Amino acid sequence: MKILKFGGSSVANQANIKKVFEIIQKSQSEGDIAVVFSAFGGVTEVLLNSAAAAKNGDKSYVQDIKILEDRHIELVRQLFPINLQSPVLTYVKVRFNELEDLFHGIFLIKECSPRTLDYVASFGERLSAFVLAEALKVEGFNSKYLDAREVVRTNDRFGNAKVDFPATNDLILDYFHNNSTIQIITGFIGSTSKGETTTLGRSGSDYTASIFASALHAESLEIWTDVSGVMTSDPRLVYTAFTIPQLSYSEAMELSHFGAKVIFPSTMMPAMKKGIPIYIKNTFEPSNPGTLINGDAPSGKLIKGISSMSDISLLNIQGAGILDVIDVNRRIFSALSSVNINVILISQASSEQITCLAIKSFEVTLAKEAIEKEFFHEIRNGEIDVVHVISDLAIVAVVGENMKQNPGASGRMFQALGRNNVNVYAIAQGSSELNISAVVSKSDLQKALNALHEAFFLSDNKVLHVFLVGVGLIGQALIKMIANQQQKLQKENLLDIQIHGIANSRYMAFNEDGFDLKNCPLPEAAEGAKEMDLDKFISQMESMNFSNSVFVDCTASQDVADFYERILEAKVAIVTPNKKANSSSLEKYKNLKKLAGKRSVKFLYETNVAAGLPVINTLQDLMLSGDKVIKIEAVLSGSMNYIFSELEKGAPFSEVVKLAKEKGYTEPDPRDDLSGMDVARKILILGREAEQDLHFEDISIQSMVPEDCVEAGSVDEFFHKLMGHDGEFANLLAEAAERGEKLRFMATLENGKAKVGLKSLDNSHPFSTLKGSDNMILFTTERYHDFPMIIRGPGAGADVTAAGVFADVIRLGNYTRS
Ligand SMILES: NC(=O)C1=CN([C@@H]2O[C@H](COP(=O)(O)OP(=O)(O)OC[C@H]3O[C@@H](n4cnc5c(N)ncnc54)[C@H](OP(=O)(O)O)[C@@H]3O)[C@@H](O)[C@H]2O)C=CC1
Ligand SMILES: N[C@@H](CC=O)C(=O)O
Repeated sequence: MKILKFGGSSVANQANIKKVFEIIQKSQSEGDIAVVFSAFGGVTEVLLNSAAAAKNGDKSYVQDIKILEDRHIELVRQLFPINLQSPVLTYVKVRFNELEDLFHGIFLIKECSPRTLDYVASFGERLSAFVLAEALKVEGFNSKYLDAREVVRTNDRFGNAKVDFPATNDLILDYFHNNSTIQIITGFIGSTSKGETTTLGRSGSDYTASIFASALHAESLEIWTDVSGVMTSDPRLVYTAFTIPQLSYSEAMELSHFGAKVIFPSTMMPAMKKGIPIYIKNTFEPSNPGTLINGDAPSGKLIKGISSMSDISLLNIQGAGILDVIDVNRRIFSALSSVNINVILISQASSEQITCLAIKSFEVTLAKEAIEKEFFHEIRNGEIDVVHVISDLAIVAVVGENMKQNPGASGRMFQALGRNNVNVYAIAQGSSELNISAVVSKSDLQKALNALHEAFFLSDNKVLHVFLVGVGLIGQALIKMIANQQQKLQKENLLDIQIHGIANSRYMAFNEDGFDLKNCPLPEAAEGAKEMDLDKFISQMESMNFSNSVFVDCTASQDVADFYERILEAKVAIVTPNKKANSSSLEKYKNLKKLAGKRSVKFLYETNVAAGLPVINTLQDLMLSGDKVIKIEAVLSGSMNYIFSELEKGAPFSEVVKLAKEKGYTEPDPRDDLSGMDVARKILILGREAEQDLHFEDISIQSMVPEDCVEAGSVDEFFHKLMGHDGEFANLLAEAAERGEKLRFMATLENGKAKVGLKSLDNSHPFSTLKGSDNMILFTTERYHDFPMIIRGPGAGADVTAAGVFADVIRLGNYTRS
């Protein structure tokens, strides 16, 4: 015998009921079955609300009950051929007449006792089970309606009645003896020995099914619902959650205690005591195996699931004199029990000076009052401080039998939370090692769940959540690159890069699920685009609160760089080609590095110097391995090298500068390049990376921007004015050529002093061979003393720069793997 139970959503309408009948058909062809039904979806709620309305003298119940009656009548019309409708319609009408009288009585006396309320609620299951039993007959099943009140015997604790198992088991066995029909049983209800109707509390229909499974020694119990089993975490908060194939009874109970709503712990008890396997299956996807709950805990992952509970408050009872107070914990618990408050989690320091309790937030005021009343004298004498409340919290719990005797679970849990900047307020783990719970801020709940889910289930698989400011040349090239590589990275590198925020100087837009990168809009064209406000952009990024968030700055803006401290403080990594932060004050440069270290978050800027060439990483490796930089000589500007090498072909200076801009080599304002400022920033950054305390003032800079061009109000005006100087630059070039030399814009750093400017170089000089946007960096160090280390290649342009930024982002994926 198998017991099948279908919840309200499974029988909410005719289409769903059709699916339920197909499942019953299949199960029945495999062996004996009995079926438990809940009320049609939403019916119990209407009944209870209507009773409350009637009690309050609100006549709206009349209309609501009429709608309910019409819904039942309509279902009968849909399920039965016209000639077979009459007896079923009569049953329905009689029940609603009774209900009408009942509600009228409640309305008149303005009273509705728990006993009456149970009777009212019972109509839901009585109607659904009767109609469905009759409808199954029409479909050719040998079905029979069973009002569970006949066999489920309970005490008279109305609303949450306790089952008298010996009596109930006898009655069920007796009823089923020699009964070959398919029993269609009302869930949720029972009756006292005096024949009063009772209900079995929360998830009562599951409980009914479990009671019958136990009494009949069923081979299995199937709970059919609208989800495919118990998930590894709440799928509304963790998009990567998946169905757990198998759980032990204890694991299922722990998970459901902390919020997995699929099954309610106490309903499992009768089946569990008999070792009956419970399947959680999806009515709307019957082929999905769902979750099997039984006595086994197969080995595999360290944990089975992560559940959570929000709207939690902590009550801290502490005080220097608490050790002298006798019987503290018993008194706390009896004070709370006297006001019916359930403690969800308790944590006590071994010093015994603090006891910390987690309870539902709506009960916190009452709980505080009860405890303060209990310890009135101790508080007055200063032995106990005033009870301290922390609100707006949530609990996350990792659950799994494999944690027993298996070190590492708590380490992995708290490492994942810490790495994602999730503060933990309290911790609890029982000696059963089945559950480790942590109390966190409610605003961190989603991030905490995702971080834990990734750490325990997807530790080979990482999601990086990118927020991109600056969608110009480099930003757009980066989006395209990520879009082209997204699938490959997911598949082969188990790295999923999603962009959730995009902005330029004018607009910003967000997408919780991540933008479709193949068709990623510009910020101004994105759905829900808003006027750009950096502070709000960062606040939104913080409030989306993803684990592994990355802020990518593809602007050249100082304003954006000024937010880096706040971003790192929020434990969001930064990747940027923008040189402004690292080339500002030495103090800021050092502080950013320190902050990143302190918050264990990465700040990566390989593209600050020579675009995608591996310059910064190489220099950092040299320094980490104990080398010392003696001298740096370099061509660090792709645009300047392009300009002076192209000039050799005879084109006018202003035209070549324009071409350099069109090719994407220059800064947004090319004067940043021509003035030597961009190169100065780069040599400054290299000096600092070489552990030299270099300031901007230590650099002598030769500018190539003619005086009148400095004043130009716009880039267009600058180009216009620059044409007037083409002759001067042609002369410079001709003079160098006469000497058999070439012009290159160079930077050198030696003895703590840097120089940036135009040099006329012998044709045999390595820099004279540079073409196009090439950069070349020569590091003379203690180890590379006789022959310098040389890095050479294109040092500007959209693709090489975006690729460098992309590589930093990918690097982050590797750093964040646990
Ligand atoms: N080009 C190259 O070869 C290399 C460039 N880099 C660096 O890359 C960065 C980007 O360069 P590039 O893409 O060429 O520049 P672009 O001018 O093409 O793009 C800059 C982007 O930043 C946006 N922006 C500017 N100020 C702000 C602000 N305050 N808030 C938000 N967004 C802002 C702009 O918005 P809007 O469109 O509204 O103005 C635009 O979207 C620069 O720091 C540059 O030095 C580094 C190495 C090589
Ligand atoms: N404008 C820069 C590009 C990157 O920093 C250059 O010309 O090298």
